[in-house]
Amino acid sequence: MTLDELANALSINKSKITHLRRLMRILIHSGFFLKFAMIPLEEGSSGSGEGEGYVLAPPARLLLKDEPLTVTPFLLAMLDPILVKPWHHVNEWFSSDEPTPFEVAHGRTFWDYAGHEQRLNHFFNDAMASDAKLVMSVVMKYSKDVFEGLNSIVDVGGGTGTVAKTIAKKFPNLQCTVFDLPHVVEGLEGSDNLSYVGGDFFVSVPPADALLLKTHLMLAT
Ligand SMILES: C[S@@+](CC[C@H](N)C(=O)[O-])C[C@H]1O[C@@H](n2cnc3c(N)ncnc32)[C@H](O)[C@@H]1O
Repeated sequence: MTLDELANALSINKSKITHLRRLMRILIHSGFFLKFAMIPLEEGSSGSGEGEGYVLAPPARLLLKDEPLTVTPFLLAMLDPILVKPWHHVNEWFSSDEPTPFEVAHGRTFWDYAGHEQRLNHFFNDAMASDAKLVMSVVMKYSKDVFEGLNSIVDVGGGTGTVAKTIAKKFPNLQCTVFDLPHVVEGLEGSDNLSYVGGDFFVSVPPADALLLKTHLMLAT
């Protein structure tokens, strides 16, 4: 696609074409696009971009909304003002005893905030699900045998169940449980070999074990 075609497709104001070309140079330099010569540059040409075309670089396809393994929800979450604000408080956080920059910025933990703010709850769960879908496509391709012979698994902090759903589908005899905070699993329906349990592992699990389970850990029996 040439610069003009891109400008037309994006309804860019004519006065901003030069800025669009500069933006494309940054995006090429960052690996999102590749540049190619549409027509040979004429002798004496300024090289200002008239003869250039752009094509999406292969990794950037993961940012297309309709790609099956898109991680756009993850990117949008990371760029949401709620999650950007803590970066403006890192300095303050380093000199305080607050556990996270998020708590400095918002005055409560991330999980507490998500439990009271539906928009954050949804976009964060969607972000985690898109990331998990990409990861599981690789796990199932190269390492699915780690699940062979298991009777049951619990995905602690398993979000809306993308990981467990993938495993449950491939292994119909494996009982899968997703354990997560009540506001995350509320309203989700399981299947024959998949169930959701809402709770707080700091309350439901003895403290020593909770430490071990703190981050996305799978228990297998
Ligand atoms: C990084 S996310 C992992 C998401 C998940 N692996 C997925 O594929 O969607 C961490 C998860 O831990 C959950 N979590 C955080 N604190 C928790 C707690 N005290 N008890 C249970 N789950 C908790 C969050 O709600 C979130 O879904």
